[in-house]
Amino acid sequence: MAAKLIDGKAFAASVRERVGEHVSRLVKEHGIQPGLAVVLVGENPASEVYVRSKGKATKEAGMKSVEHKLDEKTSEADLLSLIDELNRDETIHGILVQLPVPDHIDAEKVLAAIDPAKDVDGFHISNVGLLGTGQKSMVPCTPLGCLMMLRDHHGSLSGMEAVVIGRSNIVGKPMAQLLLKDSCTVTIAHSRTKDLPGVVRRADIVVAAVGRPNMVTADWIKPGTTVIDVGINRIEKEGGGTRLVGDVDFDDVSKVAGAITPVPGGVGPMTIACLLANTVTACCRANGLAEPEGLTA
Ligand SMILES: Nc1nc2c(c(=O)[nH]1)N[C@@H](CN(C=O)c1ccc(C(=O)N[C@@H](CCC(=O)O)C(=O)O)cc1)CN2
Repeated sequence: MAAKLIDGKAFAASVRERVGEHVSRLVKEHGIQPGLAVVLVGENPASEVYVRSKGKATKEAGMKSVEHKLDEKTSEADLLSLIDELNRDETIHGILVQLPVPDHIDAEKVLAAIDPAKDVDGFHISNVGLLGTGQKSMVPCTPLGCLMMLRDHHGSLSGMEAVVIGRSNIVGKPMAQLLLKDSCTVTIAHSRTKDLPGVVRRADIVVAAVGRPNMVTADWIKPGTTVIDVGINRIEKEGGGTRLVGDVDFDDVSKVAGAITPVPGGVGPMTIACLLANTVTACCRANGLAEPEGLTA
């Protein structure tokens, strides 16, 4: 393997430690404890695991953690009234509704109901607009985690050619905006892009976020490129059982890339670490205090 491994698990642990230190200072010096409320509707097993991990990590960082687990059949109106209650709760600085929500609930409407200042997922249209115009906003956790790893690896990203594969609202588009803000030349590629491998081969930085197992292979990658794999795909193992793989064929691409994130243990752990970072940022902003350095975009 030629590529350097970017260890997201270790990096996430260091982010969580820095968040914890900032929380201690907020409590000691200002008597303020950041609070995060996570809302889960229904019984999606993967979502239940993520919500449990978020609650545990929030408490470990010294923050207040509130979990609302609502029945699968909860009405949209009841969910909206819970969000309204959380918007008005002064002990809560961050609100997150775990996605996906059941089909009878309009996710867009729910996200629009969250106070943008408490929108630690960065999915509210106000935050999308602020990020898109290069202004201070709440930034979606997964792209923020990717950006932190890229800055840590490269220092400045200025002038680098970046290709983001995938155009989702929660990863692809905000990732492209963040790279642009750091002065990369950015291409958003997707399933209809002509000569996708050729486009990806131009990149110094590749962020793969398409949800197609092992799609990116070594012949798509310019030697020395940094490859960030956002994909989390569960596939059948030969001989039974399942395993997680990314959108990048790790073993193949590792032979040519300069640096690469693994799956699991890459971007995933950074998502939760950045949620904690965003909660502290939201708490500082709400109280007119200095934001934690190195934990925002
Ligand atoms: N409201 C939100 N909903 C969802 C988000 C989000 O950011 N906000 N993202 C995903 C799920 N997610 C967090 O919510 C998440 C996914 C994966 C991981 C992670 O650490 N993955 C591990 C592997 C885990 C495993 O073994 O299954 C890894 O990559 O190492 C953390 C958080 C959708 N919903």
